[in-house]
Formats: sequence, C-alpha cells, structure tokens
Amino acid sequence: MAAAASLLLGGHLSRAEPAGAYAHWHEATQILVHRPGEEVFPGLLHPAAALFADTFSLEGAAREHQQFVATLETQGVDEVIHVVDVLLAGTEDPDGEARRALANLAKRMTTLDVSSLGPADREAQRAYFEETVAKMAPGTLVRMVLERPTVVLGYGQCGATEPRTCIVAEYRQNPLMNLYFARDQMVTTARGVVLGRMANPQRAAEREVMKFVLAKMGIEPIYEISPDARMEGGDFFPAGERAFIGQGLRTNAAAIREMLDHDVFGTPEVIVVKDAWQDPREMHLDTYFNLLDADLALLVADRDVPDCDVHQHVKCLKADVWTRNAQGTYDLARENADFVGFLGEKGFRVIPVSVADQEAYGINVLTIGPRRIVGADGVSEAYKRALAASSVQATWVRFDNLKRGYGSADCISQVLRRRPPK
Ligand SMILES: NC(=[NH2+])NCCC[C@H](N)C(=O)O
Repeated sequence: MAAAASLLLGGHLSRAEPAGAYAHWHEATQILVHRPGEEVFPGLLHPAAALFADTFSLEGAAREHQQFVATLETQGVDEVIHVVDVLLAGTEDPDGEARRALANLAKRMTTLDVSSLGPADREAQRAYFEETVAKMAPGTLVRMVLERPTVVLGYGQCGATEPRTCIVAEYRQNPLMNLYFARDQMVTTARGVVLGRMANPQRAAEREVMKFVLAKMGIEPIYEISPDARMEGGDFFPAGERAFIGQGLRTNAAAIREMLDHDVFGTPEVIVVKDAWQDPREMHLDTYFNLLDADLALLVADRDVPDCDVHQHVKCLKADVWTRNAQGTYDLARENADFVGFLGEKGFRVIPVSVADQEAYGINVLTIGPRRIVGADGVSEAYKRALAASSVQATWVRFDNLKRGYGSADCISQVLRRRPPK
C-alpha cells in the first residue's frame, strides 16, 4: 500500500538507497511483480510456443497471483510493486512527462504495417496513427506495451452495402506472455540491478519494459548484458561473501564473463554452477537449487551426488570458483570443483528434494527471510516435515494454474531490496 501511495504522490519511487540484495536469505523488503493479464491469452492457445508447460485458466492464475501478493504482505514484505502500477503512475496528466514517456514506449512496442499501401496512404496512415495515440487512454497504452500488437493495413471494401475501397486492417500480436516471471529479466546483486538478455525470442522484449519500469522507480541498472550474451535472473543467487550463478540452458558463459569483468557481483567469490543437462524442466538454477539461510540450501535429490562424474551422470553439477584479487578483477581459483562438496565446505547443509517435489515446484520457493519461505502447495507431506525439522517456516499458496506457465513463487518475484539483519 505504501508503494501505491508514493507512486500516486511522487510519480516515481526514487529513494536514497540503491537497489540491492546481499544475501538471498535476508528479509525481502521490496518485490517487483506482474500479475498475468490479457497478454497471456495467446499462450493458452499453444503453450509450447509460449514457453509454457500447459494451458491453464488465466482468471485462475490471476487470482492465485493476487493471493500470493496478499500473502507476501501479511508476511511482512514492506512493498510489493506491480509493473502496471509503475507504467501508469503519473499518466493522468495528458500533457505530463509520464504520459509522454509511456506513449513512446507503447509506440515502440506496436507495429503499424503500411507496406501494402501506396506512398500517399502510407504517410496519411502514419499521421492518423500518431493522432490516435495522442488521444489514447493510459490503459490502452499499457495494453500496447504488454500485447505488442501489429496492425496490418491494406485495401478492401468498406462493407457489403458500400462497394468503395477503404483501408482495412488485420491484427496480430507478439505479447509479453512471460512478463509475469518477473525474476528473469534482471538480477539484483549486492551492488544493484543488472539487466539481462533473454535466451528465447519470445521473451526478448521484456527487458525493455523492465528497464523503463526501473527507470521510473529511480533504479538505474549498474550494467546491461550485451546483445550477444544470454543471462536470465532465475540463474542467480546472492549469498553474502559469494554469489551463485547457473550456466546452462538459459545463461551462457559469455554473460558470466561480462558480469565478472564489470564487477557487478560485489562479492569476494563467484560460483559458476555448470549444468550439462540443460533440460527445460530445470531451466534455471532456481528450479533445482535454492538458499533458505546462511547455512541451509535445497537441492534436487538426483543432483545431490558428491564426487559425481558428468560423463556418467548428466545431472552432475560442477562449479568454477572465481575469486577477487587485489586489483578488483576475478581469477579462476578452482575449475570443475565438485558442487555438492563445495556447499558442504562452505557450511551449507543441503535438504535433498525428491524429483516429484521438484516437479511440483517445491524448490522454486521464495525466501522472504532467514528460514522463511512462500511456495506453491502440492508438495509431499514428507517434504513439509523435512522443512519443519530444519526450522523452516513455510507458507503454501495454491498455484494450480500459474505454475503451468513453467514456474512458481521464486520465478514470479524480483526482490529489489533485502534488509540485512541488524
Ligand atoms: N526463474 C524461473 N525459473 N523462471 C521460469 C520461467 C518460465 C517461462 N515460461 C520461461 O520459459 O522462460
């Protein structure tokens, strides 16, 4: 509520302290989310093309998202900020800067295809479109951003009773169906926000919208991954002295190299977790690994194999350990170290999670504080007992629809600020 109020009053949310998360188990205080809306509809027609696991009820997913946000608020998260609220903030004034900026973004996300028109009509239609955008309601501009329509103009008949030639249109869209997975477009490190590059073309445009949203919140990314590299937020965990980053299906070595070279982590150590399996069921590090506290981690049981051999066991994890030297650059201190062994060495006890509970998104829980998580229900009683036995306080919400987009609580939350313990 505080968030909505300051958006309305100030027009943006800029603050003295920059965004940042020093450790994944520190108390989450500001979370950016997007409730799935009409932009998801085409994905329900062909889930695979949308990077979804299955079709689902959009109304159901929206309701589940609302309940998730309500749960975060009752669990004490200070601010849960919605992408749409940021887009709309301050746009009531038709001559204001906020509306002008939103209209420009909306125009960049929309295509007016005049290629089958004659030269004079092209110009006239472009001008007409400009005039139309200038009069649009802010909500229409937001739909343009989320649904990314293409209006294909051509010549046709005005109607059955009117044989004149008219301009007619066909409509297509390239919507941001996965925007609700708000973890993935960026990472929040100890130093600030790094804007990623999505691995799949279906999600490529999400970064521009998130960049706009961050700017409006007063958050300037400390770095943006270059167009040739790939990095998605689901692969990253800040962990105090160190940061973990997955290298696999979605995030590549080139992006991690850039992040090291530009010193975006701000940690003495960076652990690159190398996944040879590269299967969509475990597309990001946060689908098979998670951190619940300074000494407690989750790992899918069939990867919890010490001293494994990648040639024998495709889900075996190896880790490259980079350490920061006196010049502030990183050296490769250990290559292909045993990941499970490394966790033990650094004092993390692992709760092994069965493949069935992993598939129920039991690992993709959101850590909102030390040993405090919010996750999707549908996991086994045995798993709930294992968490309780490690003093983990878990709140379970129903995500029957939402998770069929191929993700759960962690994937839908971008924690922009975490508060270190006093
Ligand atoms: N952090 C995550 N695990 N995100 C899951 C993203 C799911 C989304 N449908 C995709 O394929 O990109």
